Amino acid sequence: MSKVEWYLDFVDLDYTPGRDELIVEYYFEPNGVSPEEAAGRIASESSIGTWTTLWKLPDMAKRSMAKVFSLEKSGEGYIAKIAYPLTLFEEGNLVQLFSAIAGNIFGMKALKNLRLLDFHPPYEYLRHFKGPQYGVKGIREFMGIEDRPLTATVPKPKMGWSVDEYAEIAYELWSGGIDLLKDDENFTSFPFNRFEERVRKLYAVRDRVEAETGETKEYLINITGPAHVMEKRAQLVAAEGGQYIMIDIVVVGWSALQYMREVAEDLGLAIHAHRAMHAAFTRNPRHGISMFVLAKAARMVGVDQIHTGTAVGKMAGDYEEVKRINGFLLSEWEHIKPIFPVASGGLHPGLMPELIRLFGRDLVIQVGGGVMGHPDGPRAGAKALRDAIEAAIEGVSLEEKAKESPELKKALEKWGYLKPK
Ligand SMILES: O=C(O)[C@@](O)(COP(=O)(O)O)[C@H](O)[C@H](O)COP(=O)(O)O
Ligand SMILES: [Mg+2]
Repeated sequence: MSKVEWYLDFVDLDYTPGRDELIVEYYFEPNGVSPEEAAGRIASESSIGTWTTLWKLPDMAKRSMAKVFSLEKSGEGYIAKIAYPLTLFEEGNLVQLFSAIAGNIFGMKALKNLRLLDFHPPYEYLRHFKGPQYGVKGIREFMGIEDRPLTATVPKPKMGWSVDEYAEIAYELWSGGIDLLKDDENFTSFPFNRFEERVRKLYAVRDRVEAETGETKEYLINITGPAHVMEKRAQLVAAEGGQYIMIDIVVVGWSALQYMREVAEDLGLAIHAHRAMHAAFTRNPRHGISMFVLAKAARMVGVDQIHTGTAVGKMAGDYEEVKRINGFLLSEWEHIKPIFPVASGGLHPGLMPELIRLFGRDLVIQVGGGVMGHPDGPRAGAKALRDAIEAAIEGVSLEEKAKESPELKKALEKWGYLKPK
């Protein structure tokens, strides 16, 4: 009787991958098959194979077979390393890459759990991606901020302000010391606050505050929407002299993000990447796609800063995970510039010393409720945040700094060193 299955043809634990192969690391738990059989399925179904032997294999398919070259026990499951020939991948098409290495395999009966942990593109693949336009260095240059963290604030609540109210709050926040005003992830354009009117009014306020303070101010304006709408909004921002666009990169998808990276290049705009919806697939340590993969792919496409977590605030993500992601984003990677990690979620002045001790100064620190919840309002909240960061950098205690900053004193009275859950 002829052979029915060929999954084990994709397993060779003596194989040494070539320099021109893309390596992927998966965690998996087999479901009723051997670990080799399960790993073979991952390699087969994410490259050229299927459940049964085939009439004929063209040469290109044979040359494009992925190979499991390492298999190790890990907790309740296994970690497999798989080598993928580059013949499998279209140059510069990240969407297609994810269709392969993050596609059907998550739905296979033979796997109880599967998690994409990391991928290692060789230079021959990486060279087709531009990476960020600005990155850490470019952003520090256009913001005129040499080594302290950048501050950002969302004028909470998430929505409900009219454009004029929003502009007034922006004036207070920027004047109080915030560098970047930020829209919330679900705040785009509504009858009570239209994007077009907001663009016109907010950049006028920005220019006024820059003239009054001598500091550069910017706006992480949320353009998230259908691709053609995002393009139009980016053009409006550029026309008004904006320097940044914000995109909820997970919900728009890699296709729209790759498209907007080109648009941003033409318009000279930096991209702030919000990751709303990421936790739907990054949070379960035994299944899904790691935040490390998401951040790596986003850097490759070319966002200039991306949310990565705080370890001390309200969102999930422990210190080890955040530290590893931030370390990678700030490291050298061929021609792909280092980008800013964004720490956000449940932060307030009391947490600044610990946050900066844990993650350093190359950070964008977004504090929404921790500024907008200040008893004396947005400007005082902004000042308290800047003073807390200054104290952390100077190495003085917040109590000491609060002696010269009534705003910080009030913030400490309200939140102390609380770690929100
Ligand atoms: O809506 C919010 O919750 C925030 O605006 C934070 O507000 P607060 O400063 O008021 O908490 C951010 O969207 C989250 O930080 C996103 O999570 P992450 O950064 O983990 O992607
Ligand atoms: Mg938000």
